[in-house]
Amino acid sequence: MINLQKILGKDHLHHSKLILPLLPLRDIVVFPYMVAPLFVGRAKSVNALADAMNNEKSVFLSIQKTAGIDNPKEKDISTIGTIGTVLQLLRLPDGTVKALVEGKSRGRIINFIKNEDFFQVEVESLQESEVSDTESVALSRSIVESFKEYAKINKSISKDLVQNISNIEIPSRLADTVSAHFAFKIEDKQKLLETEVPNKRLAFLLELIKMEIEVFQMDQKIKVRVKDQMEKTQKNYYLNEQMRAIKKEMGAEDDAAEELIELENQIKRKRMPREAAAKARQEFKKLKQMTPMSAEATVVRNYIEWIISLPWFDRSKVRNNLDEAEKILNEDHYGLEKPKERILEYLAVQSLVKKLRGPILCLVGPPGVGKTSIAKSVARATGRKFVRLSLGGVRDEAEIRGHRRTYIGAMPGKIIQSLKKTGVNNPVFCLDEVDKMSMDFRGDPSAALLEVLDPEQNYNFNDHYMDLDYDLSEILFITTANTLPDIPLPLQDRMEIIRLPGYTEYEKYNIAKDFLISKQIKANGLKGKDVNFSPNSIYNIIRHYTREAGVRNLEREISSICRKNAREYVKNKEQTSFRITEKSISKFLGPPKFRYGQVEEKDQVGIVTGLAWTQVGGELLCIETLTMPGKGKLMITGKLGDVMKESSQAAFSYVRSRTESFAINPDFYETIDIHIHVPEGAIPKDGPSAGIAMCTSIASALTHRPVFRDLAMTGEITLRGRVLPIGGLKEKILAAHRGGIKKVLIPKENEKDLKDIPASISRQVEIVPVDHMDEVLFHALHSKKSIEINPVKHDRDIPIEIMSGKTETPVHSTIIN
Ligand SMILES: Nc1ncnc2c1ncn2[C@@H]1O[C@H](COP(=O)(O)OP(=O)(O)OP(=O)(O)O)[C@@H](O)[C@H]1O
Repeated sequence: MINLQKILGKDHLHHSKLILPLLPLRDIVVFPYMVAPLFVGRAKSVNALADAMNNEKSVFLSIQKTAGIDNPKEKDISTIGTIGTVLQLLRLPDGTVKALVEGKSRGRIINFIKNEDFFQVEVESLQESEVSDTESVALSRSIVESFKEYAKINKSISKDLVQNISNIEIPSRLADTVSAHFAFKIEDKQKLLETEVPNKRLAFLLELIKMEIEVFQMDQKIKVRVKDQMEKTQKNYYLNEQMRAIKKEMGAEDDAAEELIELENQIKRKRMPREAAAKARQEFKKLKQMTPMSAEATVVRNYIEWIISLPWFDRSKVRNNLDEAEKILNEDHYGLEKPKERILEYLAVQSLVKKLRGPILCLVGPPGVGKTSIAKSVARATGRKFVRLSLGGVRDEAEIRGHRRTYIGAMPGKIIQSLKKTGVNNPVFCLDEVDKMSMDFRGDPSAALLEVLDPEQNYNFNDHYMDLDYDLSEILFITTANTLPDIPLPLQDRMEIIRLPGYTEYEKYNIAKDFLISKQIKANGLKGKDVNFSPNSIYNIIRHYTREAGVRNLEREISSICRKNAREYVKNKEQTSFRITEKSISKFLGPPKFRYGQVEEKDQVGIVTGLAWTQVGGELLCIETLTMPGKGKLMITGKLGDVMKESSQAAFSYVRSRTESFAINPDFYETIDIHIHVPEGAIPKDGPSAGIAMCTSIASALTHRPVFRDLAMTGEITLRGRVLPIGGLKEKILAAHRGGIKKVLIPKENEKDLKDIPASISRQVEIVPVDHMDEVLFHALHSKKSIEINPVKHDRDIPIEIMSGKTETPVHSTIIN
């Protein structure tokens, strides 16, 4: 054997050859200057160590290319390895050996020597120069710095080691020593060993260290995070357990658990769409993991309860018997032929096509004409349940569609709430007062309503709170409104409008006789008693105690009479018969509230009765004109809108242009002022349809020819005196009839609307279609001048309360054209 001392000493032979026993390593690379304990079990390896002990303790340490092979061949051993010395050998009781080896220098196998007992190789020692250049110095410094940095974060590295490493001056040696202290991958370590050029080795090492630092840092971060998480979960678990223990002591545990079981059963039992069921189960799973009393659990529980309480598939059996439906509609309501007819058509189509994707019905009319109650009747006629939602004043989209569940106190919208209340998915859903919705920064409720009412979309209505599609297409929607123009156009577009224009006196009488009286008798506990309203008493109430298009006040007055009789009865049980006569009405209801009959006591100069259309039906509108000495000023008062003012100016211009034919002094406007006033000055009025009335009033004032008191008129006027058509004719004529007017002038073009006027009215009121202002004046004015030349004198005689008490509530009185 060659003297190893000689090689490892400072001899400058770079490539000396040695024969050494080989110890194949599985999972460790031993670097020069590194001391490592090895556990050796394989017989050949043990023998190799034994041989080493006999021969200056030298051994060649090289790694197997594949760790798993037990009996490696030559090809399985890496050629580059480390020549080392065995420092210590310890035989363990199980026959294996623990050896402490120290690396000395690199070596390369040049030959495998045949030996049956152990591996033996011929090795050339690769000595390295200890000289350092600038590059290696720089790299060495970086490595020391990086090592220090690593030591800072990895507390297992001792300060002494850091010190030792900083003291190493020879770059190649530094590389080997540092390499030994890192847990690099085995392939990287072997590569470090195999890199013979020191600078290259240093560079590669530096790269590996940097990477290691990064990985280590990341590793630390993850560990901290996991630890935090673990601590939190453990804390929660601990607290929950504690809470449970406390509750158990107090006996609440069982209740909560029972509630959960009940809820789960409900989810299982409830018939609902797959999507809803999945959501309910998923939320239930969450709920189970929550502390039962927590706020969060309440939110989740509420949501689940909403899901299971909705009528997803529950429905009432719909009756499609048209005769039966007609009977019920007639049973509940007098008259209303057109709406009833339309409703029956609607039901007929529905029975044929099963699912009606047709337009929604919209009943438009003044208050108290039975819009809501006819919708209720439809429900009864078809065997559906009835639900009503008033949209008056709704200004927030969320009221229709709900708030998202993320908001505190969130709830589903009113549609879903109402459905839960009815418990079926096919009720008659009455949306009242669609014209009273408003819009503000919280969104536009009418847009949400569009989705509800559109048959193309409403089969998957998505409430924000539920966040599940709900099928609204089984519902029969009926909407109601007082005025058409106030309904947003896109909504109008989706609905079929049915007008309920208001009742005639005769209709009101019949409604009272056949419906309202019996209803109120029952409501006031007088059923079975003999209560009798004479026909004249009913007319008396209608004429002197109500002035309305519908019958709500009439019903209220009847109710008031019944109430008073009930009181009588309670006082004096003997009395069972109550006769209500025309005379006794004032006993119950006080003095008459309204004057019925002639609007004027005598024909007057400058006073004309016009006809207006308002939200509560038609109205009489008094127009007064006075002339006085002045300079041709035209004054217009009575809170008139721009359109109405302009209309009065047009009327004035027309009169001026016709001074000759009216036999008025053509220069009248230079010497007199004209004042047009429309009383009830506090109520805003607008619209062009009072044009001919104002013109007649001016003409009458200027010619001093009185106007017939029992005549009313409506129509727009052009500068040349043509009479243009107006709207709301039926309401206006009903109002004229109510007011005791005998003759009404209407625009010729409105003749086509006369078919809507009940015969009972047209028999009592003469309706005269007119085309031109000349005709109007012909019908309206006396042919002779009034002898009372200056009407101002009579100012005090004019009954100013001509319209007084006309409407008990100051309504927006809009004249439309
Ligand atoms: N044609 C009729 N036959 C029998 N009763 C009627 C008739 N019209 C109205 N009524 C009765 O008048 C009352 C008022 O009707 P309802 O509440 O339906 O009015 P409405 O048109 O919906 O009013 P609003 O626009 O103010 O909601 C109800 O009690 C109703 O039964």
